[in-house]
Amino acid sequence: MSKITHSLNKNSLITLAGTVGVGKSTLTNTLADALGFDASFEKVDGNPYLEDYYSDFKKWSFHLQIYFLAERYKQQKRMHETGIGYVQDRSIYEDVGIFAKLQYDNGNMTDRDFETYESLFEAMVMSPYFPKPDVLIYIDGSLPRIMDRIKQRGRQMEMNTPHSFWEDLYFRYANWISKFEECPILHLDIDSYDCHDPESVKEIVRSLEVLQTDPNMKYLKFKSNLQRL
Ligand SMILES: Nc1ncnc2c1ncn2[C@@H]1O[C@H](COP(=O)(O)OP(=O)(O)O)[C@@H](O)[C@H]1O
Ligand SMILES: Nc1ncnc2c1ncn2[C@H]1C[C@H](O)[C@@H](COP(=O)(O)O)O1
Repeated sequence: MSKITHSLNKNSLITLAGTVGVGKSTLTNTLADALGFDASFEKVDGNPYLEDYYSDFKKWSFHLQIYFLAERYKQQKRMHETGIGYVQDRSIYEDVGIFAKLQYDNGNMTDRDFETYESLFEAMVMSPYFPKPDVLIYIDGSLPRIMDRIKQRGRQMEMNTPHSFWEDLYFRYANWISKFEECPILHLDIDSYDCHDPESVKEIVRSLEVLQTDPNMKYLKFKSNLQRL
């Protein structure tokens, strides 16, 4: 994707949120290229707990959450120190508000572990390394379409995970975003944009500009020109 002229602040933080497989990493790459920002990813390869976690949630949930929190802290510190614009693949709010909570609610994290995890999270977000994003892009779509993408990507550990887990995650996301108030939201449906179409990416960038410049604008549901016709 070639660069797009835009008026976003040079040190903006645009964070992508959405359930597993919905298309965050793909859009992170596209937008970072288009905006001339750096992309910051959640690393899956090399995660020492992820496969074990998918095979035994009860045994590994706490370990995995602590690992993700530590990685996120390092990621945020790096971003803060460079002082440039970033597109970030997934927010810390999802770790605690969705993933850790899901496992706690399902009996896979004890009260003690969940409280320890939450207090670590609270201490971290109070540090200067955790500015609120300028805009959170929430990617959404139908569960069957998202399941197709998980299958198409082909991470074995995810494909072996029961459908009920993905369903639980999916509905938790819908509930979480309806209450999210940390920063303005751009709500994208996977059928409303095309990462390979420069016009579509331009329209997303224009929506980001609106959300960054208008202090009254807290939520925008993205509609492309194609949808408006
Ligand atoms: N806009 C898109 N159109 C078609 N396929 C997509 C699109 N975005 C992502 N995909 C595909 O869906 C799968 C999951 O995408 P990915 O970006 O890895 O999701 P996430 O980071 O949210 O888990 C990948 O196989 C990717 O190629
Ligand atoms: N905080 C998390 N807890 C459990 N699992 C998590 C967490 N953050 C990410 N994950 C998992 C979900 C996926 O299997 C991979 C990567 O997520 P993706 O949405 O594909 O970027 O890690």
